[in-house]
Amino acid sequence: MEDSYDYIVVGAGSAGCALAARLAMGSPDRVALIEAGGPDDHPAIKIPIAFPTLFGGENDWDYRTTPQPGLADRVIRCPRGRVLGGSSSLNANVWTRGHQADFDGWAAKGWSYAEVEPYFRRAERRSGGDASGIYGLDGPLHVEDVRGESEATGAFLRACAELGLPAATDVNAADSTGYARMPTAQRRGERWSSADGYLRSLVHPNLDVLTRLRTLRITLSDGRATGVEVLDEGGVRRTIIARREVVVSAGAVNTPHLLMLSGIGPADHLAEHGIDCVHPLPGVGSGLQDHLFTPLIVHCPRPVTLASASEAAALDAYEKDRRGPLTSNVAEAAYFTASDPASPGPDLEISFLPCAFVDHGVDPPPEHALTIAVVLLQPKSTGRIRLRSPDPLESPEIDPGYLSDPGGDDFRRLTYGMKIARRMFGTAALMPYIGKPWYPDLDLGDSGSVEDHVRRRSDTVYHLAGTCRMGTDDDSVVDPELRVHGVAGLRVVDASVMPRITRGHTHAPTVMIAERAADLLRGT
Ligand SMILES: Cc1cc2nc3c(=O)[nH]c(=O)nc-3n(C[C@H](O)[C@H](O)[C@H](O)COP(=O)(O)OP(=O)(O)OC[C@H]3O[C@@H](n4cnc5c(N)ncnc54)[C@H](O)[C@@H]3O)c2cc1C
Repeated sequence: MEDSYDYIVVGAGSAGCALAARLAMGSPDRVALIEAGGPDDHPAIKIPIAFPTLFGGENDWDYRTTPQPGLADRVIRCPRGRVLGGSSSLNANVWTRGHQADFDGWAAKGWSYAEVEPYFRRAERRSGGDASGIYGLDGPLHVEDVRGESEATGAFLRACAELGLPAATDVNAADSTGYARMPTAQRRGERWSSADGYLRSLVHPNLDVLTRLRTLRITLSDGRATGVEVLDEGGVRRTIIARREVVVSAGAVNTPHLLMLSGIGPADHLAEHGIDCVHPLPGVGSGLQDHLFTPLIVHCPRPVTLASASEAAALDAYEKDRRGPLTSNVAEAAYFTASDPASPGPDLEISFLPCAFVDHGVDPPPEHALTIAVVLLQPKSTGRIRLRSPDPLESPEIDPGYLSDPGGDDFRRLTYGMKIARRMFGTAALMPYIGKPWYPDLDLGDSGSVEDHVRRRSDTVYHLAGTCRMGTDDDSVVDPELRVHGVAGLRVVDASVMPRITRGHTHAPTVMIAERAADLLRGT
């Protein structure tokens, strides 16, 4: 570790790895990538299906939300990667860019779909052919089809066809509407994270990757970010100087937390915690959005689901050539649709998981079962990140405000999606795979029972975003070049800057943000 670098990037996640690597490539600039977690050497990181086994361990920040009134006051588990690769080392491997309307809807200079599409391509290395010409073929991030798809997933796709639903050209086409298989962030049946793609596949003599180093605050002087104060695993604090810029890529929870700890945020909230407000920015931590899902689960009379993943044959198939159910990313296919015909893109994802996905998959039930997860892609409900204390080692308060929109539109759209899910389970294609309902108390014909189910069993899809929103209005936090308003030498580059959560899973768009940020920082 040196005392000073040209650029300091805080957080080696989906965005941080991509940005730091691109900044260091072919440039004389010295770059430090600072990561609170350790190396990504836990064997479960590589095995796609194993991500829930990482929850609560040393690679997870293991957060919890505040009690959620919209979800029967439940506290929701909120995993976040704390390891090289960040949440891309812990996620479900789904690679979806989102819909063109997402980026056009951001209405930020330089971020229209036409302008960001090349950055998706630059990141991607699609294997197995790309007849539609959608993907990049020589980027650092491998994208491939699931190698161990369940037979039931094929039946789900046939069920969609039977219902006359449209097939998507590809889930990553400009218009993602329709049903399709989910491409994954995998290489030959193993997870391929941002760390795999950007830190190991490319060589960067100018990049120092500093693990087990926690950033406590950004140091500021005369309205400029000058560096970061860090804590190493031995308990030693030190300051590292940024000669040019500090970039915060600590994710949608920790980035606003770090800004507030550094005196950048809502002035009255900082005052409550005795933190000097160096630069008032009311929007820091506000606008939190996440994708919420409601499960519909049935038992499956055929032994074709991921419940087989613990059997010897599955382990053998994985050991031998990385095939079989262990390579499943769990969410193998989906139908993207709009509940409102006036919507410019899908607002629901009807996701198919060939297993009983309950309690975050942490203790998978041994029974064969199928889940259709109805995912709310464009929530009206928003929440916020706040300080619990001025102590940087104390977790922030996370309140996603699930189902809190005053008009109740989010709840209505989830129940609309459940009707689609129910029709899917009633098709001839899926019939051979359908056993008795998983939840005996759920009566889909009774609105009270459905409401109770939605509130007691909906859960996060782990896509937190939007807490340091990009824009030019008073409540935005960064400008369209991702510079923190009013503070020189400081940018945010991660899922926090999304003005609106995308209509797909959030890893790919976060990588895209970093790819574009690299050009912005280098002025190219
Ligand atoms: C369990 C789970 C499943 C998911 N499944 C999918 C999926 O299948 N497909 C998909 O597209 N998306 C998925 N997501 C979401 C996606 O992974 C995230 O949106 C994306 O990784 C966010 O990237 P980021 O760079 O903003 O943050 P992160 O990738 O979370 O990176 C932030 C990094 O900053 C580090 N950090 C934080 N604070 C500090 C500090 N103070 N000092 C130093 N380092 C710090 C963290 O340890 C972390 O490494 C999932 C997420 C989770 C948690």
